Amino acid sequence: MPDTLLNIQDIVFTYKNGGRALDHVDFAVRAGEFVALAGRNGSGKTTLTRLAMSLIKPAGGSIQFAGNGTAAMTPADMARSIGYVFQNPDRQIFRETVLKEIAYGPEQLGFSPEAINESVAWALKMTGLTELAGNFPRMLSRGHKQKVAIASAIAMRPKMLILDEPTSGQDPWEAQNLMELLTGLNQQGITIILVTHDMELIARYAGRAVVLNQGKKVFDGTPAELFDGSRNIAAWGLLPPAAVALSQQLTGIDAGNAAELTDLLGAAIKKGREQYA
Ligand SMILES: Nc1ncnc2c1ncn2[C@@H]1O[C@H](COP(=O)(O)OP(=O)(O)OP(=O)(O)O)[C@@H](O)[C@H]1O
Repeated sequence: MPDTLLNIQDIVFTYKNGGRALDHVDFAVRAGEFVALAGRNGSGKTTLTRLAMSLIKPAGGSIQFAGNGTAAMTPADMARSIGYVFQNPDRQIFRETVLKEIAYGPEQLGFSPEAINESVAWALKMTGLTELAGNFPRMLSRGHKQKVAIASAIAMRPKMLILDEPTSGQDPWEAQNLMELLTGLNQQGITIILVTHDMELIARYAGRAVVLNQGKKVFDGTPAELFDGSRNIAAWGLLPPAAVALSQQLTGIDAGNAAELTDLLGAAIKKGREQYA
């Protein structure tokens, strides 16, 4: 695949006191994709993303980013290419203003003062945080803190963003807002890997879903294929989104997510009314 950005090949990883966390996993992500990484607790999702960031090194297999092997790369090297957003934004927020927090990464990477200003202004604008630039980040809402973490990551101009459960603990409005932000970043050319347990989000926003189960890759395809009813996804700890489950009960309605179900049901009701009018 010539446009492969992240290429994880035949990876094996075992924690010192634990069992095999990843068992011969292949995971290639092409530039521009929006990939959801799913699976029950302990299936190996975080381990896979930590390997991608060179935070840990595999016992077997190899990882390339943009065609370059990462075996000798440090997390700081990888941070130039991949922005990593932790589940808990408090883990990565340290400075006294939102602006200083976002500027930290570009400063560490040695950007020029002009490039820092430009990147920070762009990241603030993309995340809708411009008006909060002077605020103390730790006092912000969880949703805003998560956006500060995303702004800090994109200010380093990475090709890829990896987000570990970014919507957990957020209300539905904040979660939707965050997903729209990620969609916008993806449209700007940033490749997205989203670790999530939320099947609704996968159905609505991801172009591709990869499922891990007990350290093995068990599915790689579109969300529509994942939820088409032909696989025993319950065995992987997954449930289809409610809208998909409902549409599978309704003859002639084949919806992949809640928005599609709303549209299809609306159209069917309108047609029915017209027929009997
Ligand atoms: N630091 C660690 N030391 C020992 N074992 C670990 C460590 N971190 C994870 N594991 C084990 O490795 C396996 C994979 O864990 P991992 O955190 O990658 O899964 P996950 O899919 O991200 O889970 P979750 O959805 O709960 O975050 C699990 O069996 C877990 O218990």
